[in-house]
Amino acid sequence: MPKVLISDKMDPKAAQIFRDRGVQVDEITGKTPEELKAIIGDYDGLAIRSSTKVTKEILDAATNLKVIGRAGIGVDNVDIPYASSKGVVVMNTPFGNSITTAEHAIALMFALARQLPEADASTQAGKWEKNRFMGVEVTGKVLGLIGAGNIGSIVADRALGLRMKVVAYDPFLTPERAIDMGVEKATLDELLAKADFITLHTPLTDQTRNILSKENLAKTKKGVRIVNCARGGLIDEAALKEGLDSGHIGGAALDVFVTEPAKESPLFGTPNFVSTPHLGASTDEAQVNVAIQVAEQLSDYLLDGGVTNALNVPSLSAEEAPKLKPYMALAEKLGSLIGQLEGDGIKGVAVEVEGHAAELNPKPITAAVLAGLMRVYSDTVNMVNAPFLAKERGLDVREVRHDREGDYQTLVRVTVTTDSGERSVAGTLFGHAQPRLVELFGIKVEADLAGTMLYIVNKDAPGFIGRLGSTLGAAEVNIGTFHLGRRNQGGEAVLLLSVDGTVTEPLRWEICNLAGVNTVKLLRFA
Ligand SMILES: NC(=O)c1ccc[n+]([C@@H]2O[C@H](COP(=O)([O-])OP(=O)(O)OC[C@H]3O[C@@H](n4cnc5c(N)ncnc54)[C@H](O)[C@@H]3O)[C@@H](O)[C@H]2O)c1
Ligand SMILES: O=C(O)[C@H](O)COP(=O)(O)O
Repeated sequence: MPKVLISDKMDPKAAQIFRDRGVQVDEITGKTPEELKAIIGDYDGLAIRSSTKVTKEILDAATNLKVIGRAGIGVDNVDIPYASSKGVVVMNTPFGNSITTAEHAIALMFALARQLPEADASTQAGKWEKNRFMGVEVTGKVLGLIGAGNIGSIVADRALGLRMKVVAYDPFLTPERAIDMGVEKATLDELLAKADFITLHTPLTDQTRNILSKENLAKTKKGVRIVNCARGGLIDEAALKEGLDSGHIGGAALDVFVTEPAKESPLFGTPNFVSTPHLGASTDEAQVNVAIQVAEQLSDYLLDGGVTNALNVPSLSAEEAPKLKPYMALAEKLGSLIGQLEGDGIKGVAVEVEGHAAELNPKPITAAVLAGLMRVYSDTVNMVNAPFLAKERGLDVREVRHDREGDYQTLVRVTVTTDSGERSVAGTLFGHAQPRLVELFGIKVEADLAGTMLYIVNKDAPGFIGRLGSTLGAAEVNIGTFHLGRRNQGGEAVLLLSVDGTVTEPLRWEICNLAGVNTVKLLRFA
């Protein structure tokens, strides 16, 4: 039974779903990195929010970890490249808290427009300062939206409902989508010059870090009010403080900070500054949504291999997964065969599919080929890290889907390019489930690739099989299965034998020295 750790506070529905689906679950929250390191090795899955930092050190200690599920959107607390290199899938729940976060941005915009927190504090202090708090209407004002993705587009929709005009800066926003959303697409400078309110909804990346820098803040309209419910680091906090103090910035509301938890900040206490402790996603509804989604996604992956909302592997629905499973087994065996036979010299890999295989998502099949092939270099390769390792090694990987009728109802062919040319192997599924090799380097040969096998290339000649059988028999090596193919009579022949005993190096040499033998290799399959 797979085991999952929930390491951040999460709605109880997550644990309930894990239990109902047959996944063992522990909820241990608030651990220090050292404490987490000490226990993470026991778990196959990790469910987190934003508090747990999944660093290289944690991943190194997570020797059984297969999947990390973020109950929420931002995954900047996970070292995704390192998780990928370790073969760990990283998933998030990209839509479960978007409405809630958009509503928080709108709430903060109103808090700034009407100075609600300060008015509340003053009233409850018994001051009744009716003349001190003069707000502004949002109707007719320009809202500058930086980032028009899931949350940004919901904010735009709500702002349009409030009769605001929305100007959006997002390099990935197409003119058509801008028209659909009812917003005006703008450059950042245009937005800065026009906006009465600015709201940020981008991830924190090298491009967005300090997108509201001192220089950009200086380009804003005097009195601009700024809301950040996305990520700390999008605004230069020191420059924001200066802008508020000078009065150029009319107000700022931050839900997120460069350093979190933000227990102190020069911004605290500044007039017209409003803050919340990263509450964007904190509603009953959003927390139930993300808890259910993360638990379902992790369970699907750990129990059936279904991949949803993964950030480092192609998606694979729980319905697709069982159909693809035998193909992935076939693809991995073909990759392993050609990797073991061609070794280090591989420069490119082409994965061709035809028949039923061509109707399936090709990405998992390619990833499985690469996993089989790359396992020659490292035992820790799996479908998650294989594509990354292949890229790192500079392998040219191609996928080809054929829309033609072949000899088989379904076929996967793997062709590798080396300095000496191209070599390919092909396989099919027997009874829709059983992987079977059908072609090896242009020779028709049918074989199950399993256990320890001997690959022998020899000259097709009478008596050879007898001599080989005697040699193996004398060494007490039993032949399990025997598969033979040849290019033509008297030409090159290929033998694939599964063997029960141990083929020692001297025995392999003895076979090499049999008359007519060209190549003898020992192969191992899972
Ligand atoms: N405060 C919270 O509790 C809370 C809750 C949920 C999400 N978030 C954060 O909100 C942010 C947005 O989430 P989302 O679901 O809308 O993400 P999303 O991926 O749907 O949208 C992000 C948008 O930013 C745009 N973008 C990327 N680089 C840009 C750049 N250089 N300039 C302008 N736009 C750029 C993208 O094109 C995309 O449209 C994320 O950082 C997420 O972590 C915060
Ligand atoms: O990216 C997110 O989903 C938000 O930052 C929410 O974070 P939280 O789950 O820690 O509230």
